[in-house]
Amino acid sequence: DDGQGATGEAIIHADDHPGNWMTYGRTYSEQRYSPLDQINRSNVGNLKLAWYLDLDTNRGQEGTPLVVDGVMYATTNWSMMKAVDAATGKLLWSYDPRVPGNIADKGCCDTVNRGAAYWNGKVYFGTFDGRLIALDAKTGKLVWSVNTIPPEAELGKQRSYTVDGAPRIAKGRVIIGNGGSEFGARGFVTAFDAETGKVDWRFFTVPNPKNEPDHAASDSVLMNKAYQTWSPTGAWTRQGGGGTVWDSLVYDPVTDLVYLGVGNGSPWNYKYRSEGKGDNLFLGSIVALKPETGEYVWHFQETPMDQWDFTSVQQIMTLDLPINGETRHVIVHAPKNGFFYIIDAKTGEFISGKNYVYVNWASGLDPKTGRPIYNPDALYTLTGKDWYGIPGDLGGHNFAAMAFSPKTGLVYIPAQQVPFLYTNQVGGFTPHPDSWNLGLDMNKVGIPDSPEAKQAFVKDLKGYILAWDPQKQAEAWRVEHKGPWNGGILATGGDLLFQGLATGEFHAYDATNGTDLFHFAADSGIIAPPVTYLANGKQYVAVEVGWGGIYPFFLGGLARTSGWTVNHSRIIAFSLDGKSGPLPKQNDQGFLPVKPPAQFDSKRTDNGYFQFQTYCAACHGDNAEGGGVLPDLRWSGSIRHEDAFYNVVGRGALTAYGMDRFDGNMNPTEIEDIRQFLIKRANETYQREVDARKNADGIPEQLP
Ligand SMILES: O=C(O)c1cc(C(=O)O)c2c(n1)C(=O)C(=O)c1cc(C(=O)O)[nH]c1-2
Ligand SMILES: [Ca+2]
Repeated sequence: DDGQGATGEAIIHADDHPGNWMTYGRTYSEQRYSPLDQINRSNVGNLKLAWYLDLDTNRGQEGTPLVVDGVMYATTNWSMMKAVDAATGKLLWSYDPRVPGNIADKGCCDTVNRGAAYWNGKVYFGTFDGRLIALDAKTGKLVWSVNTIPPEAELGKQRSYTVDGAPRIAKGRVIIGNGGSEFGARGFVTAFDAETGKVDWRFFTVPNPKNEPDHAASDSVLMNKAYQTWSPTGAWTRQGGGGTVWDSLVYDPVTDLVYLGVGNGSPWNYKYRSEGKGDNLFLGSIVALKPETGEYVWHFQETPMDQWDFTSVQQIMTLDLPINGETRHVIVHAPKNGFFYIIDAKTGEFISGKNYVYVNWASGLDPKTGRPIYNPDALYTLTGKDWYGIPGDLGGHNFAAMAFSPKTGLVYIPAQQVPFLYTNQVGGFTPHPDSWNLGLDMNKVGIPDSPEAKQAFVKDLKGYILAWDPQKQAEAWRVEHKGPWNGGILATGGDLLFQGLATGEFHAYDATNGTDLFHFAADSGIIAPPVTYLANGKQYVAVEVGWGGIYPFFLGGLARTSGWTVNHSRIIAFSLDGKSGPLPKQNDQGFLPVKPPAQFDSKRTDNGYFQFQTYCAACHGDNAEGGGVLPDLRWSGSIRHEDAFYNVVGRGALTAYGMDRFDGNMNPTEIEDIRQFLIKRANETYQREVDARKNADGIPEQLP
């Protein structure tokens, strides 16, 4: 017995059951390539909507649905799970773990969920409040539920832990990480017994602040190798250091290793975090572990001295690649930092690396070690000067999955360019509870604040499919999109690529050259990756629809340049003989501008701006311009009266909807300052927004 069990064997031999999609990336290699070819280049133009299912939450939908024997298991925003007849879209059962609404602001990036795992008749998924849940796949009944956040561990003062990534299963162990490094967190992953939910092992990705054992699988490597790469007295010892494994963690049956994609530093500011000293292992690294014990095997650090939110959590894909005449089993990786890495999957040896997007923080990688050759100006925490970085904190590629086609030999990356202005927090590091704690100046938070600089910033925004040749380490071709933050990519045996876009369109492209072969108006922005499967022998392509995630939250009004949609979240599925026609017409106006109160106290608006940028901007948009997912506060009824506003912001009248109370963070005067600032912003922008509604795309001509 190799410990795989029937489900493990079925995933390893996924191509023997091409009608299923049994694990997050379809196979353990996470190539997101399906051999199905009923739908192909010659007939995809006839693709039609087969069914759709409206979701009960209109926020970002990032899930990869699983399909096992004709049943689809989809997770949605707010960590809910739906089982659906994959042929008809009929809801079979749904499960709501009732995540408390006030948890939303404990995570940086929308209450998203990226998917489930399937094993031995059970489905597993994480919840935003930190649980891992196992359900009976047939009935949706709870089998077990555990808190993944160990109450006894050294986790950093803020203890901001959220789970939104998809669990993976290796040899009967369900493995899950978490997010939180923007607030204050110490990253770790835990392996649970799939049958019982009992903890099997745990691995911390950054050292214990006192260099003491955690009684975890990571103890010896952290104490012998990692601790020496941090300053003993930096802010990390209080904040947690970061390194959250919030997206990719993969089991590779070829090497029999589990790979962790490790996230950014906490706080971001390297000078504050580690006194500007050391590489800070295992931030920005891939770490390989043994699946049975969690024992460390190797690591490769892509971003030493992280200070840019350059996570290495992006999708870890394995493939067999001819290199210098020899086929090697490698990891290919396109992390946020903008370099495409090829790493030996067994040993972690760096084989090659090349920037896959424009980068200005490093001139290249050392050809022997793979270590970045830094642009000294990019080390802004050491220079003390602002840095306009490309990629910025959202990366050249984020959570949206890439795909590989063995037929073309190309990797298809949902690539993007989103700059970020890094500005040091002055006067030392001051953390706040329930707020981003980056060690950066929150008055700026990444977007330049002069109109000219903002216009330049908007011109710098890009989104495209990058077809990348990993053998040549070079671009083959690209398909330009309207802007950044488009969905993940699926490649198929029909020589097709499928991708949903921020514009609300769903497309099929020719995998050999990018020719656009099919598009469908899905009405709402798409950020999730499509899947394909068979039901009753017929091929379907399905995707979750729903605009959200960090981009529209954080960029706010500027995110509209990717496409302006109103969020009607759904699952949509296509087939060649689909009969569901176009989607029903719904409100496509969104949050309409409402004439604001004329008066505000201009002595209070500067402090209101500071409080807003510290506590509100990350969800309600930079400088109070909403990104279309959550209420645009400029037009909110609650800004019309001091008490009404305090009831929501101070006392938590809307906690059930995800709006936490902030009376523990701000006093009533500070909260009222925010209201004054919002009224000011509403007056400044009202006419511009009214006029914009008359434009075809609804976007103001002069955005900032
Ligand atoms: O450092 C972290 O712990 C952490 C967590 C998450 C998350 O859990 O979603 C994101 C990020 N960082 C992040 O840097 C990021 O760009 C991001 C985008 C998204 C998203 O779902 O839209 N999540 C996250
Ligand atoms: Ca992060």
